[in-house]
Amino acid sequence: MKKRRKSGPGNSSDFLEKWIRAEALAPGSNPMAIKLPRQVLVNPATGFKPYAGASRFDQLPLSGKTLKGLKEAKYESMTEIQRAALPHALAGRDVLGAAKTGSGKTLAFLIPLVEKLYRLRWRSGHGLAGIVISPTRELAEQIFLELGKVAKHHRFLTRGLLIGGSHDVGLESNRVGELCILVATPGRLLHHLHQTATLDCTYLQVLVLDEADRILDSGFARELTDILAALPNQRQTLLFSATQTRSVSDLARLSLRDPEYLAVHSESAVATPATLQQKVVIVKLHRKIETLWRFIKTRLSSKLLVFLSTCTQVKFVYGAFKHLRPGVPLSCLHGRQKQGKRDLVFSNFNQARPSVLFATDIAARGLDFPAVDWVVQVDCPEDVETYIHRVGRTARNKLKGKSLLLLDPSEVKMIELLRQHKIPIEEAAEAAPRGESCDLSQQIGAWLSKDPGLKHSAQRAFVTYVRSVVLQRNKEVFNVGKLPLPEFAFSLGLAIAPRIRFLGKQAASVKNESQSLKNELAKSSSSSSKVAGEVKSCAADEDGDLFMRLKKRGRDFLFGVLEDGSLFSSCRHKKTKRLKIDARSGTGQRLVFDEDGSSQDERGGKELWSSNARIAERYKRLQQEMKERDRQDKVLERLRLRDKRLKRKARERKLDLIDEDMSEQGDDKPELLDSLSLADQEALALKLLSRSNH
Ligand SMILES: Nc1ncnc2c1ncn2[C@@H]1O[C@H](COP(=O)(O)OP(=O)(O)OP(=O)(O)O)[C@@H](O)[C@H]1O
Repeated sequence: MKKRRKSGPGNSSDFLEKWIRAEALAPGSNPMAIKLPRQVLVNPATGFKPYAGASRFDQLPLSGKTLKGLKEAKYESMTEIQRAALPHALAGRDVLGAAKTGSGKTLAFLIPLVEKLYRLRWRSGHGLAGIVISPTRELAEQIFLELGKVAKHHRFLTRGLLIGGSHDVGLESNRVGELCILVATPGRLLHHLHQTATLDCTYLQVLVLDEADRILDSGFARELTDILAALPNQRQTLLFSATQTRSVSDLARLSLRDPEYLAVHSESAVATPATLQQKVVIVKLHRKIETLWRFIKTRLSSKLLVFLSTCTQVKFVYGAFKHLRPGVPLSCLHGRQKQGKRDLVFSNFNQARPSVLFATDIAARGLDFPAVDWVVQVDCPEDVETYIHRVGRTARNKLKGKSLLLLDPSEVKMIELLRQHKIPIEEAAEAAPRGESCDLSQQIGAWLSKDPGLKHSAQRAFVTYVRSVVLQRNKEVFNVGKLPLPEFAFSLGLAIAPRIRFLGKQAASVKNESQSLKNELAKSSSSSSKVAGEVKSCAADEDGDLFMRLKKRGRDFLFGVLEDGSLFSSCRHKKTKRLKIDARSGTGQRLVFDEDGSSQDERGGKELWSSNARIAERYKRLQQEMKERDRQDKVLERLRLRDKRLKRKARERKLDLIDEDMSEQGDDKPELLDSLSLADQEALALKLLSRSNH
């Protein structure tokens, strides 16, 4: 027969409660300043062992169930923030905890939450006792998983995850009233607070805000105010973040009671993990995509997390790079994806290696992706806090990691700001290849002409990026007027920058960009197609399509740009002759990154092209030539179809005019009718007939 395990005195809730009270350290004192011996002896004055200054979980007044869960998850020694926060939080005090990214803040709030409910003998049906709020769904899921480890053996502490997306709200509503602990995003929590009658928060014991500064900022202001209005003031509140708020108004909203401010790394000389190497490279906006591409290509065995500022940019760069096949698995994570997809990407990236994940700032905070080698910030972060959280996805829990920030020359002020905030960022060698063509934009342009979805995504990426810059608060760093927008559009494979209405003018109309575009086209044509020829003509037609003609050795090259911004190029041969391609000449400057993330011009270095590479390059170029011809046919077909469409529309307009005319003049036959062909007259008759039937 299975023996029932007796719960010893160290396991019982009463015993723990007495132990905590008897050995509670004075408010405001720092547990880190206390050194406990390895073998802690019972304090004769209290009859309990001191726990302030403990370095291992088993030295704390914790239940056997929690200790078992921690041991199974291989958590034995505490991190600094856990050593600092747990003695105060276990004693029931409000805590405002700040510690570097990846330093173990999650356990610093989950353990006191679970233990408090254990000591209160909380059960399902007693009402909701603990709420953990997280700013993003993925982070909420991660916290929920971590809670599962800590509370694994507390079978009475029922818990649930409330996040937007795929989960069934109706099903949640049926069950939410039975739960003791909820991990939630603000919006979904508020939904249930308003809509679910069985959700009773009257006896809430602990409220936790993870990434507290984010939840307290203006983005969640309305939700948080409404949530707080539904919760009792008598509760323990725990706030944690790597970049903590101390704003009096923020804290007043939360009705904190004598909170303990625990900033364990405030004395540290650097604000980011000591194991993190940080580089910044100044590269013009329109060279960023190419720089990123080359960076990825030279890091094919690494795990990379790449940040861009908008969903559409993430979608576009992911889509374009997927077509171009860098040779490493790619994925993307952004707020417009369905929750199921987001979950899949998140869990795949956790396991995948090598891998590249393109993401917006929804992945910037809290997510604990294992062993990310590089965090690359293609777009400048909106502020220093965002930078700290983004780079914090690597170099976690004392592991090594590297980060690379790409800044347009107009954004260099950011380096100063970062250094002022104790961020040791080193400037790497000049990265922008000067005055050279960007083959990549041509290749992307080729895909845009084949894939209308990708083209639309490129246009949206351009517009949303510009809008995000315009909306930035720090105008010293973000100045849309200084950005090379037409060139940026070109780097996305678009030949014409889409209209940006919110700038109050057509930022890159055909007229004002034709010169720079002409230069870009001339550059790209001379480098990639080996036509160092003269630009014969460059003209825009009334539809906004732009054409440029180049001539070299009897061959006509036509470059064109359709009104929607897509680019095409074609080559007409006057006489058939074998195509000779010199694989080595005319290639653009290549940017090579060494292990440290420094870059160097490949031409300045040793010869890297083996003969195999030359052959591969030759085939690639031949393939491109064939694709160009194919594209030319497609363009001609498109123009033909457009002509047909225009003619049809003109005819329909004519029919409508006659139709209106006839309704105004009664049965008198208008003169215009005489000019119609028999087929058109039949069409008109049918139209009138169908109307009279209605
Ligand atoms: N005591 C511990 N012993 C061993 N590993 C730990 C311990 N505490 C936390 N960890 C591990 O450290 C990693 C980072 O922890 P966590 O996600 O809590 O960091 P964080 O400080 O919340 O980071 P961020 O500021 O990015 O949100 C996790 O993988 C976690 O499992």
